[in-house]
Amino acid sequence: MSLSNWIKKQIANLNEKVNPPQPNVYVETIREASQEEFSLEVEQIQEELETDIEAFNDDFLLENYQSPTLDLLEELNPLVINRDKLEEQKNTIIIGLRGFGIEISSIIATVGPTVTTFEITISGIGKRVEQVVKLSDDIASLLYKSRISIYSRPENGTIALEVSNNVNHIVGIRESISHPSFVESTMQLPLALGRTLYNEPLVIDLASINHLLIAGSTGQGKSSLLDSIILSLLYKKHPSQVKLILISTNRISFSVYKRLEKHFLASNPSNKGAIIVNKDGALESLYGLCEEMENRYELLSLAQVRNHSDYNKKFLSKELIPTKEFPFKFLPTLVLIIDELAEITQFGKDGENLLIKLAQKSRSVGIHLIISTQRASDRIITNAIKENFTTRIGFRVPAKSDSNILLDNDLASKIGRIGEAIYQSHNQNIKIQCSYTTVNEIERVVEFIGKQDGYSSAFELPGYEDYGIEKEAVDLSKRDKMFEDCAKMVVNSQSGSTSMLQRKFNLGYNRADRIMLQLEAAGIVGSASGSKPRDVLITTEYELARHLEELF
Ligand SMILES: Nc1ncnc2c1ncn2[C@@H]1O[C@H](COP(=O)(O)OP(=O)(O)OP(=O)(O)O)[C@@H](O)[C@H]1O
Repeated sequence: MSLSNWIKKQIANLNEKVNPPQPNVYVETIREASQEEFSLEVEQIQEELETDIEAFNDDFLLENYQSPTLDLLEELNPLVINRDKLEEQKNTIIIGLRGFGIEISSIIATVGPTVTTFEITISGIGKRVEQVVKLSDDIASLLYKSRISIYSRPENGTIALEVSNNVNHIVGIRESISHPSFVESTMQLPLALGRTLYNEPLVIDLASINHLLIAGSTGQGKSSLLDSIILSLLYKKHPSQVKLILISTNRISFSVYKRLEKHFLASNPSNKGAIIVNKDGALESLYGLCEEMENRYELLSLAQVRNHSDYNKKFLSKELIPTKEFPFKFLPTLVLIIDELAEITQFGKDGENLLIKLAQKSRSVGIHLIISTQRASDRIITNAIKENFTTRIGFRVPAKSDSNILLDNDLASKIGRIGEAIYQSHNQNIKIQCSYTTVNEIERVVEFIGKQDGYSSAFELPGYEDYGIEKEAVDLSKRDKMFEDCAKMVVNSQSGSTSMLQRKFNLGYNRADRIMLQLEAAGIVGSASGSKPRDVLITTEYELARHLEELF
């Protein structure tokens, strides 16, 4: 009889006879905040601001503004605990270890969203965690699992056995943001990231971590986490307090937030919509934010305060009266969210340098950066990025080396489930199951906010010109040699699409983009409008030939 079969038999025999220590089961009942508690929050903000109404334009308070209600979010199945199963697993561990000569004096089971952790204390001295780790395959087989993780928790003097649950519990955004830890939070910018494997809610303050870097392979839950972060801010803040700059240059992932333009979004002068979907707009936003940052430093210095929150407090208490010489104004917190960092680093050093400059200096002026990437490579997550983004979230990555680039350890390569991630801050690694937000939920929240009265436009950032650089002028005397072929193609297809030029003529993005700018300068296509193809201003090849003859 094999050893594990022997142990199984022993367990069957002994299960009734022995009376092992009862597990202390830690299961938190999920308490939801009431609708009233939520409404109270916004009323308080409005009241706070109202005391100083004269300091603002009339519409500043959006007096009738209501923050989104809980019922817009889906109520998912609660975490289900099978106590009989838990008891069985606990006995299996106790008796299984005894079979290998290891007695334990206590066992505490914590049921988390996706795993149950059995924290054990070994009786006597001399038994070390390595001895238990060596038994992980045997214990896994006794528990009918393909694998379990075993590690020491020196802070508690215990050993933790992590056993996957039969059913994974999805941590819905409603569960996260209705938890008292979020509702009652006094943090400046609380983000409801999800739950730890010990089932504790993880709420962090973006204002104190400053910036956040998120990475992980495709389909692991990065976008959903970004959505949960955005919803955290929408539920907790008033439109006057926070403005988001959303950049997604190769996908449409943020387009659902378009309706928030007049409430929560910031934009730059040359961008048509408030969601930034093209390369030029992205670069302009970075320049614009740098300019905004410098302007804010000047205001802080005029106000003789050291940080953004002191400045706003002083402004709200009417200690800073705006004049021509001292153009004091309320400064909303700006949160830049980039859904693919690689799209920014494609601008060469410009993109990265601007990001680093912002990351280094923007913290005290109320500007925070959240950047995400699928590519955990050292070309994208450079040392300079790492130095400035010390709080990171790692979803599953394919190799240990990728995990090392992101976290300086291999933990992200060991993640097994979608939505699971390592939250790393101050050299601490916490495994979490991230809050999950669906598109339907976002649509409902956005609709709820978007249909209310908003400001006349998005919050406008400074543009290129304010930063003191001109957009590069297009020199039509140096036309690309594919210029004419491309002109014919866009006229015949009546579509001013850069990606079509790339495909048809096998061109790289930069070259196709340059040709498109030349076509614009030659009056053949209209100006860029988000991710949509440009309008074609000429209808036939004959007309094109005449137009080009006249031009050149
Ligand atoms: N926290 C979560 N809990 C459970 N399931 C999740 C969670 N997050 C995401 N998922 C599931 O995984 C799918 C992919 O998630 P998501 O689009 O967020 O991944 P991604 O990392 O952004 O991928 P990509 O990089 O390709 O955009 C979702 O459609 C959803 O079904």
